Parts: sequence; structure tokens; C-alpha cells
Amino acid sequence: MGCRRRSLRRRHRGCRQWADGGCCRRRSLSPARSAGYQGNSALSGAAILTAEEMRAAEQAIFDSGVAPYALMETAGAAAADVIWRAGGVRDTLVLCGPGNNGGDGFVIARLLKARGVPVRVAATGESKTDSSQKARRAWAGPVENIADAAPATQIVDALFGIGLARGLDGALAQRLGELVDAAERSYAIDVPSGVDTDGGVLLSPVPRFDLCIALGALKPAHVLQPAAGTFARLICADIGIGANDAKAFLLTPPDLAEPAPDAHKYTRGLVDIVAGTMAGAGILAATAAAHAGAGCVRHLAPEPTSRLPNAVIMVTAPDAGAVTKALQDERIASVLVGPGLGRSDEARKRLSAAVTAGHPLVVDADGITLLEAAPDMLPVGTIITPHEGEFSRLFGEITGNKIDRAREAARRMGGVVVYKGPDTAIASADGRIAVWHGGSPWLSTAGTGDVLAGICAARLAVTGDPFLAACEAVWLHGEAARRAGAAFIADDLIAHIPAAVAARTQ
Ligand SMILES: NC(=O)C1=CN([C@@H]2O[C@H](COP(=O)(O)OP(=O)(O)OC[C@H]3O[C@@H](n4cnc5c(N)ncnc54)[C@H](OP(=O)(O)O)[C@@H]3O)[C@@H](O)[C@H]2O)[C@@H](O)CC1
Ligand SMILES: Nc1ncnc2c1ncn2[C@@H]1O[C@H](COP(=O)(O)OP(=O)(O)O)[C@@H](O)[C@H]1O
Ligand SMILES: [K+]
Repeated sequence: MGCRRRSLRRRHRGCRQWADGGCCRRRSLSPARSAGYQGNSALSGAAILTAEEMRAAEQAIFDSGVAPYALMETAGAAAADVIWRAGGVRDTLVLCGPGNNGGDGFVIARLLKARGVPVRVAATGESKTDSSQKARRAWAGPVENIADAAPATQIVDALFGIGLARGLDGALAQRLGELVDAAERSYAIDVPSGVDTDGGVLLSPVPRFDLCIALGALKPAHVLQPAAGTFARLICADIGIGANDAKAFLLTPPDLAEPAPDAHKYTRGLVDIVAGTMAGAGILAATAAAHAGAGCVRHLAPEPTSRLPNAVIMVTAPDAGAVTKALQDERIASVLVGPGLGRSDEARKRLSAAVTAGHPLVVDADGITLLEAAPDMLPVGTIITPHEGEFSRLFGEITGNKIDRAREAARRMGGVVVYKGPDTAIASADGRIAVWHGGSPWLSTAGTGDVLAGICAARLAVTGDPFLAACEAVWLHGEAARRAGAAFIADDLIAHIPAAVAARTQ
């Protein structure tokens, strides 16, 4: 078994999740991509930087001899090019704030006008930074008052970016909303005005933009709800920012390996599902594991069931002692406990049997709740897959955004946290973080979490690497949902896992 894990690690060395970009979501933005704005192979394209990290990255550029205004020209040019390609010659109103985000707006206005776009500019007041004052002087056209500015076919929001310190005042937020609603196309420069860049929350009402043009790198607001829900599409414009110090990255499609030519079911990974009294959840998890690449899946439940696929081995384990005995099998490559476990004393004993068995472990659902705020009782390297409620029960209040909370939780438990939701943060105790977002909202249906837990267990059995397994599982789950279309139920989702696996298998 040691050999098998080693060879698999070699195949997955470097976790290419980190090397691919993939900053755009939902529909493709091929014109901008072909213009070189979103590099699929650039690490920086997938980095998620906080405002402070972004400022440090900008400072590094300034320290290398680039003047702040030159960087603003680069940023404005990149954004103007995206708008030009998306909108062409449509009458456009650019809204400029007092800081450098507003400065970007003046550059955008000037460059669009130079391309023949009928552009007007409206500002909140004076420009306060050196660079934004330069950009304003270079605009040389009239500057209207936002309160009086007439609507336009295209609206560009360059009011506030990563420097937003508090919510917009009510009148400005309302005017922004009216202008965006009246426009056919709307663009938010860097971040939509009103979102908290790091927290991912809304500091004042924010309209929904058609396109958000992130400058230099993604920020937490681009991937965390509710801020990430304030635009339909996202593109990251390359402005030469280095993101070597980034701590969080976008989850990108995994590279999966075919089974070795000499594989057999046990070398491919034996997964044991420790199920409980709520049969459906354990069956979903076991069935999903069997479709996600595991060589063999066993379902350890108190009662026999006729609802498992024939390929899943049913083991009747009426009590925790029987679970302990079944888990004394050296061939087991991963154990999943939690889906359908229940919360009785007997469930607690079954959890304990799973936790002490010494195998690579995934804990979900009731298994998490039964831990009773003691995540440190889990073996090092365990994967847990909490939704918001389970996360709070296990870890209590942790400050920061979802990425920060996942990071701290992983540190406390010494394993991998898959902090689920429309935005899912996957954090490892060693500090690695990947964020998945933009998935099908149809996933918000009962039992999909059990399916994800089963996929996690399968990928853990296959790879032997908890962080890699969690990343693969979240992506496969999201891809299966995309393929499943609308109004699927968790049972249907499972049938799409093999196609998701096939799509990423070399
Ligand atoms: N560094 C660079 O050269 C580059 C930076 N780039 C761009 O700069 C952006 C960051 O620029 P930034 O730091 O100037 O902050 P920004 O978001 O424009 O706002 C700050 C201003 O708003 C004010 N203010 C805040 N909240 C407010 C509120 N609710 N209501 C009213 N006012 C409020 C605040 O004043 P305060 O009253 O808080 O003192 C301050 O005057 C970044 O997102 C990117 O677009 C790119 O061009 C690349 C080159
Ligand atoms: N609005 C949404 N958009 C995308 N994914 C979602 C959304 N809501 C939930 N999900 C995903 O669906 C799954 C739900 O899991 P969970 O809450 O544990 O459900 P259950 O307990 O019913 O199985 C998670 O993987 C989560 O990330
Ligand atoms: K903005």
C-alpha cells in the first residue's frame, strides 16, 4: 500500500491545481482572453489577494521603478480594452470616485474616447490622490455631477475599489443603482462599489453588474458570497502584479490519472463508509464513492439495505464493536463517517470506532456535530466537510472572512477543512487554501453534501493526499452538477460523476 501511495503522489506532484489560472467564471470571455488578460498558465491569474496583499504587490512594482501613475495607466488600459471588446461604440458614462479607482475611471474614459466611443464622465467630487489627479487632468473633458448625470447605454463603475472604508452614502448608492438599472451593460472596475474587498460582504446596497473587471488579481470579494453575487461575469485583467506571496487561490480543474495498468481493486483504494440509522445519506455517499474512482466500496450499516448498487459491498455492522472489527482491515485506504450517522449514543460509538481505526479519514454531517467543538480529537490529516451550521458548531466564532475562518479551522484541527456553500473554501493545516465558486445553485438540494463526502473519501483512497483529494472532490462534485443541469436530486448527481472524472483524466 505504501508503494501505491508513493507512486500516486508522484503522478500528482505539485498539485497542478495551483499552476492553472481560470479566473473567468460562467461564460467564456474569449476576446479578452485572446488579448492576454487572463493567463491560464499564470499562477498570478488564480491568486486571491486581500487589499493589504494587493497593496504590497503594487508596492513591489513601484519599488522596481514603475511609477504609480504608469501602473494606473496600465490598469485603465487593460480595463478599457475589455470594455471596448465587450461593448464597442456605445454611449458610455464613467463614474469616478475620489481615489485611485476613480483615477482608473478617468484613464478608461480617455482611452475609450480615443477609440471613438461617446464617453461622458461624472465624479463624486475632487480627485484626492496624485495619480487620480493626473488621470483627471489627462481626461480634459467635462466632469458632470453624478446626481444630475443622465443615464447611458453603458455604465462604468469606478467609484471605489479596494480602498472603500465604509458603505456609500444613501443617495450615491441609490444613484449608482438607478444608473446601472437603466444601462444595457454595466462594468465594475476592480470591485463593485459598496462591497467590502476582504470581507466579501456588502457595506451598502450594490446593484448587479454584467461584468466585473478585477485588476491584477482576484480579491476575496470576487469569490465569496454575497459580494460575488453582485456581478454576472468576472474577468481578471493582468497588470503585471506578481502574486508570489498569495495565500489563497482559485480552485482549478484537477489532473486525474488513470488506474495503473496493473491496478486491482485494492490498489485503487478500498473505501469504507461507516453509516448509521438514516440509511439514505450513507447510501448516497457509498454510491458516490463507487463512481468517483475508488476500487472498492464497503457500506457498514446497522441494517442491510436493498438500495445499494450491486458493486458496493454491504457489511451489516449492528453495533460499534462490529464496526471496529470491520475496520481492522489493512487494505482500507479511507474511511468516511457521518452521513446518516444519527446523533445517538450508538452513533457516537460508531464515530469513535471510525476515528480510532487509524485509516485516512473523512468526517461529515452528524460526525462533525458529534465532535462537540473538539476538532482536535481528529487524527492529523483528517478531512472534514462542514456546511455553515456544522462549521459554527464545531469551531464557534472565528473572525475574518470565509477564507480566514477555513484557514484557522484547518490549523486548529490539523487537517483539511472543506467549508461548504456557494463559495467553498478548502483549507489545509499547512496553510494552503483553494476556493471554489460559481457552481450550480441547483446543488442547494438535500443530499448533495453526502455525495461530496463520498467523492472525498474516494479521492482520498486514490491519492492518499487529503488536500489534493478534497480539491479534486469539490471540483468533480461541481462539474457533475454542471452536467446534471436543472432541478436534479442528489441521486441524479451521482450518475454524472464518471463523466466529470473522464473529463479530467489524462
Ligand atoms: N495603487 C495604485 O497606483 C493603483 C491602484 N489601482 C486602483 O486603485 C484602487 C484603490 O485605490 P484607493 O486606495 O485610492 O482607494 P479607492 O477604492 O479609490 O477609494 C478610496 C477613496 O475613497 C474614499 N472613501 C472610501 N470609502 C468611502 C465612502 N464610503 N464614501 C466616500 N468616500 C469614501 C477614501 O477617502 P476617506 O474618506 O476614506 O479618507 C479615498 O479617498 C484599486 O481598487 C484599483 O482600482 C489601480 O489603478 C492600479 C494602480
Ligand atoms: N447555492 C449554491 N451554489 C452552489 N453550491 C451549493 C449551493 N448551496 C449548496 N451548495 C453545495 O451543495 C452541497 C450541500 O451540502 P450540505 O449542505 O451538506 O447538504 P446535505 O446535508 O443536504 O447533503 C455542498 O457541496 C455545497 O457546497
Ligand atoms: K468600482
